[in-house]
Amino acid sequence: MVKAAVLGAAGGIGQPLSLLLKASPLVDELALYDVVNSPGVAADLSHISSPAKVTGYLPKDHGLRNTLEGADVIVIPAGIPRKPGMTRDDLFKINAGIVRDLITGVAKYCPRAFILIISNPVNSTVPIAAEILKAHKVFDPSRLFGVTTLDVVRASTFVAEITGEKDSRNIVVPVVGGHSGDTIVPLLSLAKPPVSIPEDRLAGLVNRIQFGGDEVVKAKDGAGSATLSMAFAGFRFAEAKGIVEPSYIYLPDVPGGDEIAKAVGVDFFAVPVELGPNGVARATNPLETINDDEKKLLEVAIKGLRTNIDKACKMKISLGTRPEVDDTCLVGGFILQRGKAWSPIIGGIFCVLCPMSF
Ligand SMILES: NC(=O)c1ccc[n+]([C@@H]2O[C@H](COP(=O)([O-])OP(=O)(O)OC[C@H]3O[C@@H](n4cnc5c(N)ncnc54)[C@H](O)[C@@H]3O)[C@@H](O)[C@H]2O)c1
Ligand SMILES: O=C(O)C[C@H](O)C(=O)O
Repeated sequence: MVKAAVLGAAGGIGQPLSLLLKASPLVDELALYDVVNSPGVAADLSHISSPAKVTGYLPKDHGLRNTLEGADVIVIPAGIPRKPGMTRDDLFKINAGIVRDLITGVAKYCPRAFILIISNPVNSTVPIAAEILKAHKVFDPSRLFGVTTLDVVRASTFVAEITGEKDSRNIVVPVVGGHSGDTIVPLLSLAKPPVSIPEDRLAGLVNRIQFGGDEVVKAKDGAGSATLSMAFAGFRFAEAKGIVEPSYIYLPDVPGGDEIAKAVGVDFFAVPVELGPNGVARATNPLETINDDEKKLLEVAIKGLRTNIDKACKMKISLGTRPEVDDTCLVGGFILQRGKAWSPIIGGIFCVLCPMSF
């Protein structure tokens, strides 16, 4: 029996992601949580003729606890998206608090679940999650993932547009680093099968992969950021077998990770990860054979990542952790969380579900 939970299930990503999970034969139970409309989304999905039993919860009546108890996989796309002119880092102030509070719930109610964080800025929200889990003494780095799959999907798509490959799924480009602008490092030299990009198009291609999110934000013109492609990224994972996919993880304590962490000088970093029934089976190191241009991209990425990770750790200290997260209210369109004590979520979901079904 596999229970999946989506936190932020009524949103632009949450809804298509929940649809894909409901359609997946790997899911037996699907719990949807949001501060608005999750019972409605659950009722809608529950009419689909697939086996998964769907429930929807709001914060009232211990909704978060009911969502999380017994969950094996938690996908978190809760939080605000960008508008034109914003960076992902501009989302930090609001989304850091949302992720912190939801992860506090995960730590209390389902500490052994796989946690897939989509909420931006991923470079910072994942370290925040790790800190919260550590504070509750339940941190398992092989079970916490920042979802960077969309970068991998974009890399395949954009490369195929140049090479003329009809089916972009046939092109696999490892994308490492983080998930924002120049912290995203596509390793085109390691594409499988090898690809030949004309010299005069290379810089433009790298830039498009790094800033693909901005392309969608601009086109949506104030109505949010990528949602459907994010859900597609998860679905592609669902169909993958023998999974090795990049994900943003805490490296030092996973097999193969310590050496990479030492080489890059940051603890959180996206690398191709072998996934097994217990999460990260091995972090693989593609950096030894990269070319000089990619080494330069990597240097820039590491600088940016260091700033994002440091900010997350400092913010955690000033925000602190909250033991109770069920009591939530909506104020002025933003979410304010109200607790008993202020002591201080398609892309990747399936990559965790698949190995669980082995
Ligand atoms: N990792 C990636 O590749 C990637 C890709 C696209 C978007 N994103 C990020 O995903 C997040 C969501 O994007 P979206 O387009 O779905 O936004 P959205 O505004 O459409 O949906 C977000 C949902 O989260 C809910 N929410 C807010 N606070 C909550 C809380 N405390 N508990 C539960 N639910 C809560 C909202 O009610 C809303 O339904 C954004 O931060 C966006 O930047 C990440
Ligand atoms: O660009 C964004 O803000 C959303 C997401 O991170 C993306 O890469 O599309």
